[in-house]
Amino acid sequence: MTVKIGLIGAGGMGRAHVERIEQELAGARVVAVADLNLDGARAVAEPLGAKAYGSGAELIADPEVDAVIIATFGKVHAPDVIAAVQAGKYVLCEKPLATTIEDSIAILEAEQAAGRKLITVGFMRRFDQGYQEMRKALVSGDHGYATLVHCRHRNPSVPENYTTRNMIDDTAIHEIDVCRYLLGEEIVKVRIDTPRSTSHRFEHLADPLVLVARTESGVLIDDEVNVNIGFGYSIECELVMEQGTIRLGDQNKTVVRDGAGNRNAICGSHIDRFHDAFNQEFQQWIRAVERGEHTGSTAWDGYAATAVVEAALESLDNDGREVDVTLIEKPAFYN
Ligand SMILES: NC(=O)C1=CN([C@@H]2O[C@H](COP(=O)(O)OP(=O)(O)OC[C@H]3O[C@@H](n4cnc5c(N)ncnc54)[C@H](O)[C@@H]3O)[C@@H](O)[C@H]2O)C=CC1
Ligand SMILES: O=C1[C@@H](O)[C@H](O)[C@@H](O)[C@H](O)[C@H]1O
Repeated sequence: MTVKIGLIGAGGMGRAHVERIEQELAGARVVAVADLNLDGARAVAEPLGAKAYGSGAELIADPEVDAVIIATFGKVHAPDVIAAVQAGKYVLCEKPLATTIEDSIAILEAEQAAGRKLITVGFMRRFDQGYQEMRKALVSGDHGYATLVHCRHRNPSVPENYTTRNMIDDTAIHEIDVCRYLLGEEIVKVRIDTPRSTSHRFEHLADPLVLVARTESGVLIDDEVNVNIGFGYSIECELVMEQGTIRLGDQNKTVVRDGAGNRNAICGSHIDRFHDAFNQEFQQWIRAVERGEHTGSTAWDGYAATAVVEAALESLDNDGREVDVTLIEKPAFYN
């Protein structure tokens, strides 16, 4: 079977996902593209011989579309996710699942009403080999349990319309999810520390900042979010265990050794750094859709991440005071 995919949102990520489906992955083709900017949808659809729509609703209603990818802005994800689920279609929604608790809960309710897990959230780091090996090493128990997680999320630069809030809801949300994935538990408290800002930033940004979180069992997570670091796209993670540490490996597999020393190249963007993870995420999703099964992170993961983001934003608005993360009771559906 070839899974017939509809893409909503023909921007940077949407186009990158079309390219991987058409050129690198097996088992699917893109049959429809929707964007509020209809010309943008046409530009992506026409070379594929796909249909173009001006809204997600039209695309979801197209009977030829088996499954939906949503790559629009986070704050407009919810209506399309809910419509796809109500139409009984699998949906892979880019992070964040939603930007408010209310929207996230409406999504959880719609999926439970549909009676089966149809939603995957685009937390692609769960498919990165390095993070997967870290999790395996942690779960083995060989080094005892984790006490601390040190994370660094460094981007070369950001555009002027990117805000300090985006450092949390757009950027740190990846560590929020991947720490939940690694540790297998919820984050219960969070605060935002704001050190001296870099001069290499737009004036309105508090860059860098540090998100400090605590999990149910007391593991302390610190995440340095530093979005004008200049030299490249650099993601680091270290689990401090009772007896040893487990560290995410270097991004590149080749080391150059010469008169200048030992070095490896630094990636330039998330597309580059997580190329293999994105491909794994989408290939496994396509195979799962074929089998009629769910894969990857669930709508609950999307909701829990949004709840931590909301508490972190409250901390940011309140001089960095620690804020409790309050979750609804987890429905048995998501166990
Ligand atoms: N997993 C990752 O590492 C990354 C994920 N993302 C996520 O991907 C999503 C898209 O981001 P980008 O592609 O960078 O944004 P973008 O701005 O390049 O593209 C968004 C597109 O969605 C369209 N759009 C907006 N609202 C719409 C609606 N209601 N219906 C139909 N089309 C609509 C816009 O016209 C635009 O073409 C976001 O959720 C973002 O957080 C973005 C970058 C990396
Ligand atoms: O999701 C992403 C972007 O939206 C975000 O703006 C970047 O900071 C992240 O590194 C990238 O993975």
